[in-house]
Amino acid sequence: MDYEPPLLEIYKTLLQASLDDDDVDVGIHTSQKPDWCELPLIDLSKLSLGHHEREECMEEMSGAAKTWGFFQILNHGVSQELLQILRCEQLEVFRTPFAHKSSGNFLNLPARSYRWGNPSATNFRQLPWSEALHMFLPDIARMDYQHQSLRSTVEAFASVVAPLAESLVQILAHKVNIKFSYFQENCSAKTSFLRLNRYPPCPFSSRVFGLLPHTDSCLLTIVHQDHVGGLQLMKDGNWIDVKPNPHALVVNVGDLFQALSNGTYISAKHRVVAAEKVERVSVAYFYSPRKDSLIESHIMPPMYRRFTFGEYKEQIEKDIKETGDKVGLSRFLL
Ligand SMILES: O=C(O)CCC(=O)C(=O)O
Ligand SMILES: [Fe+2]
Repeated sequence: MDYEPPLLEIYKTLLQASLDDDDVDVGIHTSQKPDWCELPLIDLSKLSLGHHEREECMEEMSGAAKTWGFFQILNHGVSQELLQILRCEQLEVFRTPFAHKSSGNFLNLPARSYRWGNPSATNFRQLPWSEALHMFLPDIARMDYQHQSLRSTVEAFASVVAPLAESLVQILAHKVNIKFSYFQENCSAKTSFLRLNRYPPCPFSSRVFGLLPHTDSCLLTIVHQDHVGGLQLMKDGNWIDVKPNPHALVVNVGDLFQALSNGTYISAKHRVVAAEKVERVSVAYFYSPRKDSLIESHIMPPMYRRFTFGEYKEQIEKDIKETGDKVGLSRFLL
């Protein structure tokens, strides 16, 4: 299969180099959780009903952002048909030979749009069993003509998900007294990006992750995962499965919204567990500000020192290089 990235080879090399006991199962798979752990499922159609329903829906959203950092939404405006077509397009584009995908200008997108594994992994447990295509929204239009149907599908998805993210942010901001004008001034179609993820079947699914535990470095993320499942989030110290719901989109708070809300909203850790026999795809939209945007909470006393998004990204890169870990917001605690 010439389209698979050489994850197996890298895994073997890292395994040989590793001093760890290679037979240790790192406890990636958690047992089934009881029903009360179900992630909040919020019906956005309530927003266009009466005042009471609208208020209730907004309250559910901010409640979930405070206690989970995650929630699912229904009646979000992205059609089932579009999500299905996108899944097929995604599967197809990742079937391109690896040599071509990794050539540097795949699809006529900027270099580093196609990513796989982890170039700085020193241990097989730091090797995410996945590949991805990152696209800033204006780059979608650059996609070459051979991939016209992928381009129009991704464009259609972006055109619905971008205003959806804005309206969710508007509600969450309102609930913690952050002016929506902040987001209007600092975020645009040029600053947010999409990621198409693919997780190949993984013969070592108890030892490596599809995607390593992380928090998102943006303001807000909207994800659609397919029927395979594997997304897990951290709640009160436990990993909880986000059961796939074909009708729902998953929304999570990013680091920057945690900082802006002075820790009221939680940027929860999450990860993807790899599946042994089947491939999985997901699409994520990261609502992000400009690099020079100032991230500062007006809630007193502030937990974090003010910083720019650019500064945050630089710090993350530095920490990853030096410690192998993103570290993230705790670096900016006062
Ligand atoms: O694949 C998923 O379900 C989650 C993806 C994710 O967390 C990310 O791309 O940051
Ligand atoms: Fe994520």
